[in-house]
Amino acid sequence: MKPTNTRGGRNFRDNKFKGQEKRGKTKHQYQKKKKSWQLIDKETEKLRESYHSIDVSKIKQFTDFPLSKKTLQGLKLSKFDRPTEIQREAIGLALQGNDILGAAKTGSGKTLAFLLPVLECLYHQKWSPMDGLGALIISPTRELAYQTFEVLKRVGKAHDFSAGLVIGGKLLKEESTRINRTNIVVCTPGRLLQHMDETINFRADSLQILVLDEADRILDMGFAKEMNAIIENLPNTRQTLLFSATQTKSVKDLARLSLQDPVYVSVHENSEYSTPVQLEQNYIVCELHDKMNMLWSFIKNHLKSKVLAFFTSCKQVKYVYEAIKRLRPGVTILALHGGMNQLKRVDCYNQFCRKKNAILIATDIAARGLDFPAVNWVLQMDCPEDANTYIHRVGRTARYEKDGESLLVLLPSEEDAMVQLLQEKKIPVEKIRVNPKKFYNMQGRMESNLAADKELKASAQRAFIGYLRSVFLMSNKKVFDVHKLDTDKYAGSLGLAIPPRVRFLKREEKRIAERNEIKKSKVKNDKKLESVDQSDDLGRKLDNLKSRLAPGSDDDSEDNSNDDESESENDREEGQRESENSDESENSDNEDIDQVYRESGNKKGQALDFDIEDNVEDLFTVKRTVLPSDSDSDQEEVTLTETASSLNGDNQTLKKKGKNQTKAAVAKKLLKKMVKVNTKVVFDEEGEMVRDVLKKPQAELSEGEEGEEEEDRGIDIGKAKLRMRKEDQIDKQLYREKIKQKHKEERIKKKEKLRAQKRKAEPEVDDDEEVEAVLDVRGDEEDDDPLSYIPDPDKVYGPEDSDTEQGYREIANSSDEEEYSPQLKRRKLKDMSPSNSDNEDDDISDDNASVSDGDSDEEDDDSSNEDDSDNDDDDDMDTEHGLEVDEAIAMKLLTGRT
Ligand SMILES: Nc1ncnc2c1ncn2[C@@H]1O[C@H](COP(=O)(O)OP(=O)(O)OP(=O)(O)O)[C@@H](O)[C@H]1O
Repeated sequence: MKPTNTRGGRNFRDNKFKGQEKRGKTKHQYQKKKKSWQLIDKETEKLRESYHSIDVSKIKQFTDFPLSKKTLQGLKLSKFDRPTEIQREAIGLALQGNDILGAAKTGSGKTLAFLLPVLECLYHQKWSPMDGLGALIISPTRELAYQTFEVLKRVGKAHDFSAGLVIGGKLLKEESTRINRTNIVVCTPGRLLQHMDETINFRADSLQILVLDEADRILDMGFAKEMNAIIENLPNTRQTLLFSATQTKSVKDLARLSLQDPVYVSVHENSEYSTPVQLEQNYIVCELHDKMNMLWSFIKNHLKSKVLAFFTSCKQVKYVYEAIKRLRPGVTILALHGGMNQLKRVDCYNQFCRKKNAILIATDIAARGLDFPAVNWVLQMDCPEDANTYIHRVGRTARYEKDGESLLVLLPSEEDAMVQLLQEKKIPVEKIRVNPKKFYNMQGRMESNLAADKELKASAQRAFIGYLRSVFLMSNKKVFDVHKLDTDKYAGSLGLAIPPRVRFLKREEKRIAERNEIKKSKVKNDKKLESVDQSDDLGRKLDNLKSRLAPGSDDDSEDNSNDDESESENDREEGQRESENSDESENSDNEDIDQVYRESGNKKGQALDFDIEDNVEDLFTVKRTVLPSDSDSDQEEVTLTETASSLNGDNQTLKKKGKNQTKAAVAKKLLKKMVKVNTKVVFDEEGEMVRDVLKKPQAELSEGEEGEEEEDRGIDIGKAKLRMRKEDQIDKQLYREKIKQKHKEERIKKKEKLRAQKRKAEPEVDDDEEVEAVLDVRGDEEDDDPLSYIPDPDKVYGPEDSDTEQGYREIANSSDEEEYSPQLKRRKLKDMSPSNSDNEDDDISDDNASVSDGDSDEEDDDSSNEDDSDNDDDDDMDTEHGLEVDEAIAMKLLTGRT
């Protein structure tokens, strides 16, 4: 198997441009090729003869199938020896040329069941790059297409076909030059259709075999438009293979594909369960506001596992990923959703494949077909749309003879209906309870993270709306009822102190109610329609909307030409949830038409200030920051729009109902509410927070710089207090250490005195022994020193002068206010130093000088050298009183001085 650009390109050029002198060589090559074709003819003839005598019961190895040597070679290289059940059943039938509807449990090897017939089909036709497109494999997501392409490359390695991966997120132009020479195209529907529409030389009329992987998904409403258009471009004479763990049998769907007497191959139809037997499935019931804590507790209890956690919407995945990552759970966190660019998606996919322990937070784009190795757990944080989605999600674990576990998190309002759905689908799922001892609450931490990071807060708000909208849009209202959700508590659980306004809900409800009314009185409605036609303005708006809704409209083609990167294209292409944007926009547009009708009915002949664009926007855009008014004007609301949330921004559009507000007034309000403004957080490609290179981290700032920085962005009292408290702790530690040191020295001196007295009494004692004894005592003391972990004060503040100790005593007696002012303390210390100079910088340089001049006697005498417990100064200070008496005297002296 060769990528299109190399093999195909070379052959094409060889034939066209080679000079006269090379013709002989070309002829020779042709004869060689002819010979090999004759050999292939013989081989294929023999193989074809044995197709009709395939006995499935006798097939134990792949070699038992009448497969070409090249295919068997590829299988051997990929270490596939024995076919799985679906492969045994389906391959023979497909080789015989049947259309197949293949159904088998997740992870049972359906990919090879269609790839081998594809390779054999083209091999038997002696397909070459010059023949163009021979096989088309369509997958619902880019990741699945990528994965299938990788398997194809491995098992088709010995073949000479050209193959190409045609998915969004790559350069269309580059693909266009190669696609016409590609024999096997693995693609997603949106991108394929784009080539069919825009690539001039792309032809599919000689297609031999079409494969729809995850057929039910590809044929459902999400891809209906693309698939109908694609199928129109394909010849009817092709062979068609459809595979899925939840195979569609819908006659309507299959009629669109014009299948010819399809054979239904369902190897697990009669099995007791529709999910793998080695999969252990449980569910818990959990309140919506406990979900984040649930996830956190799960992660903390499964740090050594590979976990795939599903959420409903992209926005939730984005937020949960960011929020969890910042809490540093102690395991790799990854995210996969349709809003990511292609490179990141592939990178995330590969990373999760490689990792032994990791948590992948994903939308349903990871639900189907993906073969991540050795996933231990599938966690469904949000209830799946239906039982089929459940089957595909849990199918990411317990694949091909491996074990796995799954946990479904249900809300009390979802439990009964969902469990019933699962039972009907033969899914064995057991209810379990959370162990309260292992349930951790991290809401407070999330709240403080959100308070410190405006972007994270905005992300939480989007996640909040995203979830509610997805629940609202679910078709099964028995399971999903948005009105049963406690949205305030849910917002709190995401770390949001103020729940964002959910305006779309009210508006949608209103619209639905109004639409129902309209349906009731059909005659009245017709009159409204007439009046719509009469209104020029409305007519224009209607035309606009209609043209946007019409398939193949300008807007559509614009989307398509946008190199598959537009969100709606992404969303159509990805899993069910993520196709919502396009579906939603269609819905919303329909709603808008309804509303235009309604408005026209209500305000006959009047000019309407109803703005369609605005309305569409409103439904899908969350106003980021909604600040409730303060106590004196409870009825008023200040809304900062997304672009205007920064008080420094020039484009501020601060709105206040009633009267205009000055910036100062708004700023005051924000300060009152402790809202932090103007904090810019930049993230790198990996999603890591990047420190502003121009700003030093707090620890590196000198006093002056710190002040400057605070001046720049206003005083952050909270931070300042925290910093002061930290410094105060260091001061206290240093003081304690000094006292400890003093006590130690006191004890040593006492012991020495005792020994000296003993020596006088017993002069024959050996001197060496005495020194040893002293050393022993000191060694023990040092080992037991409980403060040995305390940082070297010289490293924290720089070396201190000899009066430091006195300074600390004074600080110990100072007022509370002084206690919280380490800078003040330090200044006092310096003032009290005999070597004090007016210039602080001089002090610093003096200190440095004494450090560098390590050999000087002066330094030896320096009492700040704390390692030197035997220094002379201390001896001088010995008053021969007890320590407590000494301290009392010192205190008296100090108090007298101040
Ligand atoms: N004959 C085989 N021998 C050994 N391993 C196999 C064989 N066939 C498939 N596998 C392995 O089984 C795993 C699942 O295969 P595959 O992805 O084709 O399953 P699937 O049925 O398509 O699953 P899903 O329904 O989730 O898409 C893969 O890791 C694949 O390498």
